[in-house]
Amino acid sequence: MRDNHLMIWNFAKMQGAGNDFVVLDGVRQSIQMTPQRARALADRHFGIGADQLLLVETPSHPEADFRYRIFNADGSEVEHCGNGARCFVQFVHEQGLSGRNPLRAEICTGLITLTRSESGDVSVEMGQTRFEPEALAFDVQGLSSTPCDQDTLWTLPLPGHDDVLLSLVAISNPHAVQVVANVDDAPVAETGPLIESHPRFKQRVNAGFMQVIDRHTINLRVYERGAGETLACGTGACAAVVAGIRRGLLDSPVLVNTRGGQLAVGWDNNTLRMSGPAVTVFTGHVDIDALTDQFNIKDPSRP
Ligand SMILES: N[C@@H](CCC[C@H](N)C(=O)O)C(=O)O
Repeated sequence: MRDNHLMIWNFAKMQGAGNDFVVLDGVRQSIQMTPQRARALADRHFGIGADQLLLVETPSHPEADFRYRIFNADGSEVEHCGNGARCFVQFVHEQGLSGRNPLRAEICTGLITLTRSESGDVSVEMGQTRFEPEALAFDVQGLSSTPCDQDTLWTLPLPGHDDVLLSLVAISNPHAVQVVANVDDAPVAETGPLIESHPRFKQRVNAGFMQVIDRHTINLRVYERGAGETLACGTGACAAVVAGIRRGLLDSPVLVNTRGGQLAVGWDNNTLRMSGPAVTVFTGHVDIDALTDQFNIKDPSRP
């Protein structure tokens, strides 16, 4: 039994290139996020609806302005979120949490730097990139691989489908990127979930489908780990551009066309930058316990 004390959380609903977020201020509010609460908030029928939840907290790192945590719609906490990082900065600015520009945010793998421009667009230095299979908890035992310029392509068999040739990129979070002839015909809904949850990816993976238009332009769709296909994925855009450059197909900077908008990605001297929009759609408040309870009652199939 719960007591009668209401637990009201203020939030902002935001989007960056159509990748949408519930953003919560955990600096001025006491927020205990759980997987169950994250799923209830993100649910598009019984909750507010979002691809991810973003939680802004007081940092533990002495050089950071904030700690920035990310939860997928399925409740899993993850390492990074590019579109979310831009929304996080816009949120901090609009809520008056800090006037600093650039800002430094602590994510679970280190610090990232974020700069807001006059136009409201935000540019993010995305942090470290890694390519070795261990960085993605990818089991390569017995799998075949082919060198491709600076990259290595891994051949992944998929039940009932053709094998796929994947570039592995970790932008703190894991991405498997394949080149397709046309994103509009790509089997994102069919093979995306098979790649995302393939047993060789021990922590699952974000599956990118990239169409190269020219050396500075790609079209991209991403089947996101823990969220399904989203209208845009910022770390996915970065992973695709880095993979394309390593495969000898692209040169920095690259314009990434997603179904929800355009992102610009540059990768020079090992510094990875992404910029794009960050927009508040509305603000509101929610009784988190009531929301979670009705979510559980109305959708008992959920754990
Ligand atoms: N939408 C994001 C990525 C969110 C996390 C991802 N689904 C994961 O599980 O790693 C982005 O804009 O980068």
